[in-house]
Amino acid sequence: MNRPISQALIIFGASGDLTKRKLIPSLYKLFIQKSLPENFILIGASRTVFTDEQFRTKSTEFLQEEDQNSIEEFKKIIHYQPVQPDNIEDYQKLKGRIDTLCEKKNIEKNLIFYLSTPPALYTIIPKNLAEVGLNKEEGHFSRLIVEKPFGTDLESALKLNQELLSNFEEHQIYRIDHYLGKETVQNLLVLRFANAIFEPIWNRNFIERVEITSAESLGVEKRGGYYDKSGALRDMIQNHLLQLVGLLAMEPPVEVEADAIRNETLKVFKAFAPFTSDEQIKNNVVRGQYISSRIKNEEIKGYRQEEGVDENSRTETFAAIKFYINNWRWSNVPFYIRTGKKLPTRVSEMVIHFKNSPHHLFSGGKELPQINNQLIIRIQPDEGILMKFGMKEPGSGFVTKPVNMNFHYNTLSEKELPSAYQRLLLDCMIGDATLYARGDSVIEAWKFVKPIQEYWKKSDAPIFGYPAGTWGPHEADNLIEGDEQTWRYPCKNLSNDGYYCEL
Ligand SMILES: NC(=O)C1=CN([C@@H]2O[C@H](COP(=O)(O)OP(=O)(O)OC[C@H]3O[C@@H](n4cnc5c(N)ncnc54)[C@H](OP(=O)(O)O)[C@@H]3O)[C@@H](O)[C@H]2O)C=CC1
Ligand SMILES: O=C1O[C@H](COP(=O)(O)O)[C@@H](O)[C@H](O)[C@H]1O
Repeated sequence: MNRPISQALIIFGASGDLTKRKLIPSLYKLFIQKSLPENFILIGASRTVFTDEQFRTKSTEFLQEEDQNSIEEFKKIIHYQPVQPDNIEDYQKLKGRIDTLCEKKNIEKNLIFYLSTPPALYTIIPKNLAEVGLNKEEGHFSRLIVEKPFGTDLESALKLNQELLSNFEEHQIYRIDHYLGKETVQNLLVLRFANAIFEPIWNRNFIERVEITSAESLGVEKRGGYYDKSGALRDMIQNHLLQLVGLLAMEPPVEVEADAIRNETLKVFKAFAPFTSDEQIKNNVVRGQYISSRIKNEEIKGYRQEEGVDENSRTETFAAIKFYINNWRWSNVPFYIRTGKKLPTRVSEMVIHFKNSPHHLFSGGKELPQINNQLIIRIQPDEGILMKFGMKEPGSGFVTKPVNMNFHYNTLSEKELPSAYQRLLLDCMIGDATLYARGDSVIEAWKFVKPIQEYWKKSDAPIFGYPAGTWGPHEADNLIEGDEQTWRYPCKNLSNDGYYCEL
């Protein structure tokens, strides 16, 4: 692949956690793979005063394990400029610094500004960049990457969108959703649209239900303060999980191009059947919060005992939703999505449950459970695709048994899978917004979760406790229609699927 053209990346919030843990390590990987532009600089910007050298040392702390010579080379592209977000003079100085460095290092003035700050600064920084003319440069590009969360509800997201659009144009704005940068998520497009066998059965005639799980074994760790104001619905569902639904359910795009794909996912969001009453929400949406438990003789804290969390908190650490997509392809196919913290393992996967065969040929007249074909797209860990189907057990008669056809992504290539941030940073550098969320789809996703947010504010809206290390409240199991049906529990299939239970 060609390297991106010459440019500078300016990271606001550069002294923070995301820069150190995700952005710098991803840029380093791109650097050693020679994927960064040949003429490239990185400028860190935040309030703390650092010299270039101090910032180089601090920001590369996470790279200790890596080759020291490469790190020294990498450090040469790193610079730092202190900026108070609300001080316009600091933006003039930043502009001057960009000019000087670009001239000295022969860098084209193509600029990417990465907002890795607390969200309260997502409007003031772009406004001040525009004020000093850094939002456009004749003959060059100026792009803005906006981190999550994109608003906290429909109204704040609309406002943020409007404010961003008054300083930058939509094509300049890259709203990051790191789930879209995950390899297996992108592979979903290839699976669906490069293989002629799937598309004919990818609809209500053959699919009984769709299930998407994103489970985490970790709790809120050091982010209790942030998480307690957010909860699973905002933190994971409104963005990551609904974006996955968009890719899984969309119509074939006419080409692999950002707007061609994002136009199709938008249509899916617009077709979500809205919740129109509290009763509907109560019956189709379950929220839970982990409570203390004992696992292998170890006492596990409950959510309300976590640092930064209100001791009477009603914030959900688990959420599961059953909903429908009102369009020709998906009419009457239930979609089930769930996510939670302190579940038994870390796994994200999409499960397509196909309908049973119309005639029970091998049941010998008995009422035997049918083989339910499943296609499982594993996003993480052990990225891959698993197909479950029925086979005959050896011996007399026709005794059927579910078996697996299991493809592991790591067998495809010797290459290490790029991290989501690596992929997304590089995409922005080449101007490809396909894997970034577009403003209109973010707004549609907020519209869908809005009635749930409002219902949960009511004091009688239920929240169920679940012991840390279990699969969430039992009430979530009751969402799935059909007596014999449950969510897929990867841990139960330890030997078949190779998942490891961490708790
Ligand atoms: N950390 C993570 O794993 C993830 C983070 N995100 C998102 O990325 C963004 C950055 O996250 P993270 O690095 O954790 O954030 P931090 O809280 O670490 O903040 C980043 C930097 O912003 C500056 N800052 C903090 N508060 C203020 C303030 N009130 N006014 C001006 N500057 C301030 C600080 O630098 P200084 O004091 O030097 O100005 C700080 O180092 C957030 O929006 C977060 O939601 C998204 C996914 C994961
Ligand atoms: O955006 C977020 O995602 C992480 C989970 O990401 P993953 O790539 O590890 O699956 C989640 O822990 C965090 O709360 C949320 O803000």
